[in-house]
Amino acid sequence: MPQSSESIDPAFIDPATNELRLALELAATEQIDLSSPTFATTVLPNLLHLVGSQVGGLVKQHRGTWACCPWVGDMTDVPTQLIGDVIDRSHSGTMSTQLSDGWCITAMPSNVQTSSTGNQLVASSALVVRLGEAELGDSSESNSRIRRITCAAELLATTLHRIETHQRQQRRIEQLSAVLASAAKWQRLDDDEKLLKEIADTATQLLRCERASIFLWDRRRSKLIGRPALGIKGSSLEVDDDAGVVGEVLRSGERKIWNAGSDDEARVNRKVDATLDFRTQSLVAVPMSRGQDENKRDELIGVFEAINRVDGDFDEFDAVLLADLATHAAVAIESLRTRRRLVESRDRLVNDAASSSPLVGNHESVENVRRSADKVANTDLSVLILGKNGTGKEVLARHVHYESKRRSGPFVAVNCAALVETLLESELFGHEKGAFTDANQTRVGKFELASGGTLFLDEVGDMSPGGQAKLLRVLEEKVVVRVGGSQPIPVDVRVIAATNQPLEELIRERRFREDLYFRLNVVSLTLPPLSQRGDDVMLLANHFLKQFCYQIGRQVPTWSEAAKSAMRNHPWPGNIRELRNTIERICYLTSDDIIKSDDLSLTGANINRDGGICRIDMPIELSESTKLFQVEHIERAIQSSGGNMTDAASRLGLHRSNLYRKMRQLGMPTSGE
Ligand SMILES: Nc1ncnc2c1ncn2[C@@H]1O[C@H](COP(=O)(O)OP(=O)(O)OP(=O)(O)O)[C@@H](O)[C@H]1O
Repeated sequence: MPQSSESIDPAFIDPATNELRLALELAATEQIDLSSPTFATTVLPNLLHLVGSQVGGLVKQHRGTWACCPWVGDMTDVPTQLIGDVIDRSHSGTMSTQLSDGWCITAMPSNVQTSSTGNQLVASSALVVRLGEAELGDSSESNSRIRRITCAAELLATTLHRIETHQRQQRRIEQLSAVLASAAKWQRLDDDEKLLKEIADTATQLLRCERASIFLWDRRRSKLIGRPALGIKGSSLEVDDDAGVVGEVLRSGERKIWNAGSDDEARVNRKVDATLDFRTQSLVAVPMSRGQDENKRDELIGVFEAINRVDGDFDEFDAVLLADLATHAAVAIESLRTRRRLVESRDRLVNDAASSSPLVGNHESVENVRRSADKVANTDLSVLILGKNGTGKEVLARHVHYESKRRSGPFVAVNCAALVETLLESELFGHEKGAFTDANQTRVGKFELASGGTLFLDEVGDMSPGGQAKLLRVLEEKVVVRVGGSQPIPVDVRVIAATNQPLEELIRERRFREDLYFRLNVVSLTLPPLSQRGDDVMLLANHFLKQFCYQIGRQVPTWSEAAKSAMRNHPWPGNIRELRNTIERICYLTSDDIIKSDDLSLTGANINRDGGICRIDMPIELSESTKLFQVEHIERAIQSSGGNMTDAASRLGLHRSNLYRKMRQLGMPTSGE
């Protein structure tokens, strides 16, 4: 039974259309899109042939004009006005075909647009086919041909749409990988200018445009500052934060696209073009946000803009890509700012720490030591500091640290004499949880703590033989293994050791390992006793005087001549520590504007020394008086052994480590611990 051709899909019954369908399937499989030469040389001629023509092609809108591309045959008399009408009609929802002067024009639905009535396919191009004059006369033949052309246009549109979708997905994948690779690179940059330039260059490449620029928002001045300042040498590009498309983005927080010819000219800020001698043809701009504030609002830091797409207009696809870049760019800019703030505050802290323990002294012997210390500071050579107790070995070690490239790393001091052998290993190398009875937590050792910085091993001559062997191994292998652990942990530490003991003598007596001595003593610095530093006594005294008076908020007193002379003549067996303690007592226990020689002999609250006998003023509780007596007794023992703790301990009939424990119990300072 004959059927009306209106109700049957012509593609189903028409072998030529089926042939066309197959040809387009093939084109889709092989990804032959409009830009492919194969499309112009094979697919299009084949398509025209199947609809009985040799002239025709696709006509597209391009920047307000019509472009025939690709096209086969003669282009004269292409009815561009009519093509525009057909495409415009299809915008209003009616897909249409129109005949005129021997041409058949069919709008090709291509992209999806969202309207108030829902999604609809809209056309931005048309299939234009030249018909023979003779055939146009026969209306039934002409109708079936027109149906075939319409069907070809639809099939072609679907195929191109598929190819385009596939290509867009492909491009999106490539772009996202490129965005991620760039973002990783941005995170490593630590220079503002370089980072912003790199971000702009990446956007230029990925969006195939002439320029890209980041406008950072200066809220206070209501300005946007263009970085990099497009073509402006030595100055910056500033625009009002409500001007042009960039201003629109800031106000709305949404991405915006502007293309010359199809969008309102008044939206563009042509003043910037005039300043830069540049012509903006197309533009896409997106907000840059550092994240959301507590009210879940985006905190805008600026706008990212790309200008003049090289091959056509910007579309939503470009806007999405730029928004991706903007997200990563905002993170990179913010994290660089945060890193810079952290580095600045770290540097401030390091400078404060460095200036809190200056190496005071102008005496030639001190100058020599300072010169040598400065010379070795920037090497990683091991340094051994020699000198009597209280001569400033730790101060010198800190000086070397703060003069070295490790100054922003940690400075960790360990008093080896205060550690009994069983504790030494865990203290220096750390321990794992459960390594021994009291090991309730994993503990990081001093070597790990000092990684990237300096480890100061004070009183190294007092280290036990077992401790010496373990220390030597770590110094040689540069790895530590925590007690109870098995994992070697690499450590990057510069070791500075100090002792008041004659190490060479200890080596002869087999109390100190020679190999460890050579490891530690790559460079040795010897600090002279205070009694050999001439005028440095008063220099140091005045330094401490200012320091303590500042701390307690008192006016700095002056010296009486008698007091000065007593200071200069005193032998200072306890060296600079003794001097410091003396000045501390003066500051706390006197109130006169002038320091008299009598003031120098003050020793402590409630205690008066009287020919070596302690007299404790009443009233005071028995337990307190016992404590004060012990403090005084230990102080005297240390002083009379010239600060040598081992000696002081034996005078008191104690083991050295017990002496330290007792001192801690009494609240006495245990230097360098
Ligand atoms: N050159 C110096 N300038 C300023 N202060 C100093 C100087 N030398 C030492 N001091 C101060 O003297 C005290 C003792 O210094 P330090 O602890 O460095 O001496 P040490 O030789 O390491 O002592 P010990 O042998 O007992 O460990 C500290 O309070 C320190 O600040």
